[in-house]
Amino acid sequence: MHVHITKLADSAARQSKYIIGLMSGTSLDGLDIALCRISGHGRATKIEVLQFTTCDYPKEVKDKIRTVFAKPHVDLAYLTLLNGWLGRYHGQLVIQALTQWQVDSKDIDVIASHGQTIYHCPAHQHQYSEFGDGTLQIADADHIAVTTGITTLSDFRQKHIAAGGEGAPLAHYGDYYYFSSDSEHRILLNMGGIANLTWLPKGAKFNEVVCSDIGAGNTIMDAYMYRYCAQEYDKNAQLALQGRIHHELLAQLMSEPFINRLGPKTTGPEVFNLAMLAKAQARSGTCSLSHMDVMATLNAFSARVIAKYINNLVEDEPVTIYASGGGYHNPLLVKQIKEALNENFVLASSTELGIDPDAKEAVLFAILANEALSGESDQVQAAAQGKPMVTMGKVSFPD
Ligand SMILES: Nc1ncnc2c1ncn2[C@@H]1O[C@H](COP(=O)(O)OP(=O)(O)OP(=O)(O)O)[C@@H](O)[C@H]1O
Ligand SMILES: CC(=O)N[C@H]1[C@@H]2OC[C@@H](O2)[C@@H](O)[C@@H]1O[C@H](C)C(=O)O
Repeated sequence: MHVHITKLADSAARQSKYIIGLMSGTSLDGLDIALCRISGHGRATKIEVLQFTTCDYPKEVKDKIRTVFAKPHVDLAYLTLLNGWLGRYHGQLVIQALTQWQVDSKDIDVIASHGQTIYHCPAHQHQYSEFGDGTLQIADADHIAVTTGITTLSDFRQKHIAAGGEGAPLAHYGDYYYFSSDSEHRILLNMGGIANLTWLPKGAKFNEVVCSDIGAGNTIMDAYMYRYCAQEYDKNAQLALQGRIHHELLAQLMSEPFINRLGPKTTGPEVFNLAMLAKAQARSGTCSLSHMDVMATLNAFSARVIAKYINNLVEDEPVTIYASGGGYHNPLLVKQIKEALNENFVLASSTELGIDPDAKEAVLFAILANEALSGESDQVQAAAQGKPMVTMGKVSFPD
């Protein structure tokens, strides 16, 4: 047997594993690296996040990704080259983090790499009726494995699509395994570029969990700040706080068909972008609105869409919402969500469940890798419509 297969089998059999989760999300802000010690599997999963860092992308890296990100037409040579380059770059960032943490790469069982989503294309979002759902993540894991010397699991979304899902949100799995409770109704709300949530009624089985994208989190706000204000994002909502919500523009934004589509559903910056905003501005006659009023309106848009989705999930029962993602640092967004939520919801942070809100998505991929190695195959029988119970992740060996 190949030595790497033996090593992987040893890791899989071990009660406790060291797994590095890597996430580079739709905000293109950087690479999240979470070093986790994970034991058990399924609902018995236990996690300690031993180290966490976000390696901010320098401008030239963001620009490289932006060249191909969420665009219907790209230079294929550029995309092909970026795929391997970004894998090697992620690998170097992992080595840098391990050096800083004084952790030997030999002690790591596997890396779980999400990669960089370049295009997300569920069937409802494209016009090619002969194809179903599709999604593309780059930063090839063979390059990560060779650069780091660590076996790497990657490309988690394709198996989900192959087995009948939309390729997202994969939070369904980790949120159910790690965060579900028999005594409390919970919602795990992630406010990244795109906002998504997992609704975990107390004592729910996998099939009773609802996990869905909601709509724009920060993505349109970030794109607007980058294009018109030469900033990456509206830090602490400084600009939005100075503006006024334009209600006609807000109503036009709220009329985007995805928002009124029944969940579970997935989307991306392919829909929630500056072109969508421009159309809504044209329809509402608000093309010359000031930057601060546009930002105030976009902030209200994200908050209302999130609160509307949550309010429709359950009426009277008390529910605690555990928030994560960069949007949780946006005070205006959080304030407006709180104001728009029905009284039965309490908004807290995922910190209260032991996970740093910025680390949560990287940890989710570490959990998926743990399941791929040590999950139980009889769970495969428990498939839910559109939420296949399959192992996800492809294996790349370092040599
Ligand atoms: N202090 C802050 N004030 C306002 N917004 C903030 C602040 N800190 C972070 N953000 C927002 O959070 C974003 C990053 O969020 P995050 O890293 O969760 O997104 P992501 O993981 O890339 O997205 P996704 O989950 O959709 O893939 C930033 O681009 C910014 O919009
Ligand atoms: C295709 C893709 O990368 N989707 C991301 C994105 O970012 C948030 C939302 O849109 C979610 O559906 C997903 O990520 C999380 C980690 C998920 O799959 O659960």
